[in-house]
Amino acid sequence: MMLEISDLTVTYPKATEPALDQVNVSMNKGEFICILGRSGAGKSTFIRCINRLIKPSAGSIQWNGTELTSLSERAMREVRSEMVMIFQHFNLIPRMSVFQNTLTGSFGSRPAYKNLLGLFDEKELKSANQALQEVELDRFRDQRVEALSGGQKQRVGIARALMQKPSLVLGDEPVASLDPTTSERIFQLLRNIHDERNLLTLINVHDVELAKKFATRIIAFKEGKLIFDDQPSALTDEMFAKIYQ
Ligand SMILES: Nc1ncnc2c1ncn2[C@@H]1O[C@H](COP(=O)(O)OP(=O)(O)OP(=O)(O)O)[C@@H](O)[C@H]1O
Repeated sequence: MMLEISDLTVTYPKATEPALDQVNVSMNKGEFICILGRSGAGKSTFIRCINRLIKPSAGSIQWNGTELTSLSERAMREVRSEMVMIFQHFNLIPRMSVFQNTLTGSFGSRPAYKNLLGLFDEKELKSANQALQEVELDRFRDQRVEALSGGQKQRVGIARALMQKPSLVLGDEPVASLDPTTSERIFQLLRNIHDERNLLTLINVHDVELAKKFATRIIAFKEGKLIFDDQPSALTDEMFAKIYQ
């Protein structure tokens, strides 16, 4: 079991209801899991507990047998190097080139002075070129990111993530600001990368059709509770209505 979550509860300060309420779920390598739920259901909170951008109020998160909720910041940094996050708004540096943005994906594993001086060795430069080929952006290598389309920006975000050689990919609504055709292409790309590298991928998504088409498993939250956890074909119209009503 790669990720084993037990009784996970998050109550934000001053909130009357928990954002996540005693969630139990286990996830394995190879699963491409989409997370559904209405706005405010707890999807982002769930994802952010896993890389500990948010500290849970109660419960346990085990990553390959390591308890994350009580881990020291230093040890958590090590664990985080195996996880990447793909964001809705890409989180790129607009005035820098596609290539430079991609290289920042290796920052976590390098001494800070090297980052400051922009010193990259052959291996890192090669990895960045490979990552850009993988997302089919090699032609745009020297363009500034601010001049790209949304879909291209997200491809840079994915290339940057690949630099980290992750085993877990977290996506916090990675296609929420993209048009339907581009969204589907990005999902296809994420799925291909997932299959090739045998990852665990966990993505929040508003578009149920995308989830049904690409996920191997769908989970859904409602008011902080896990109310669905099954294969996409099990998501009936009734269940769909229940999730979104
Ligand atoms: N930093 C925070 N402080 C206080 N409350 C928060 C915070 N972040 C989220 N919440 C609340 O927790 C609940 C769950 O929010 P969360 O962002 O996890 O939902 P979501 O399903 O990801 O929603 P969306 O689809 O709109 O992104 C909501 O009621 C939200 O208002």
